[in-house]
Amino acid sequence: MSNTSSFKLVLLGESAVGKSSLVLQFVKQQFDEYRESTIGAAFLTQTVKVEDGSNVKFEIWDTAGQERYKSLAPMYYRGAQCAVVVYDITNYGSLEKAKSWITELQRQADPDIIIAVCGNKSDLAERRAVTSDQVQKMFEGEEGLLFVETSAKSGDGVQALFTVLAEKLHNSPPRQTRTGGASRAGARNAGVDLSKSTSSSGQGPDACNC
Ligand SMILES: Nc1nc2c(ncn2[C@@H]2O[C@H](COP(=O)(O)OP(=O)(O)OP(=O)(O)O)[C@@H](O)[C@H]2O)c(=O)[nH]1
Repeated sequence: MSNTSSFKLVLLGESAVGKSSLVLQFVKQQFDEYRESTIGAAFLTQTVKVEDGSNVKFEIWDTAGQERYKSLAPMYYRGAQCAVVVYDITNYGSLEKAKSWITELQRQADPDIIIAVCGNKSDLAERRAVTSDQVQKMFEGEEGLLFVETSAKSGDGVQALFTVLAEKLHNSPPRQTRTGGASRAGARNAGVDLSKSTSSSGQGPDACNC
């Protein structure tokens, strides 16, 4: 039987950058042109196999990007081992918002959190408003961030993003969390009590809109 480890992942970013769409593409390989904005946050899980044959289970909190939900975010990134901060390549303001989320994570989240900066909607290249030079400049001097571009619509880069994160998480050493939980198992179970959540792998991002 193959070994499975679970990791808490949080998605953050301005409203309408495509966070829920990325999750839908990752979990169900589907895309929906007319997605409703997330209320509060949605929870779902997905498992991927890493190179040595082990399973990495993502416990994903897809947060709502609308400003009125901003104060809820710490509840979702607390205890997270991994964050995907999303911007929309057709909207420069969404990159600035991504930068402010990263600053907040660096100050308030687990110090060892793995952060990916994800430029979504790469299929809309003709409307591109964010270049890789601008991204580089925005995050100059920041260490350890992963940079990717994805299209939740075509699927480009989506599985690759989560696979890279799974490998990184799987290979990261056990550590202390900011909240004091020792070891990877402790960190895994820190924060929200996931056993009380209603969704499971493959149920889709609307499974728990809480
Ligand atoms: N062309 C294109 N449209 C996308 C892509 N990803 C998302 N969209 C569209 O962008 C809109 C917003 O997507 P959502 O996934 O709801 O965005 P969100 O970031 O979860 O928004 P909030 O729930 O408000 O935080 C929807 O109409 C999607 O169909 C993409 O990669 N390409």
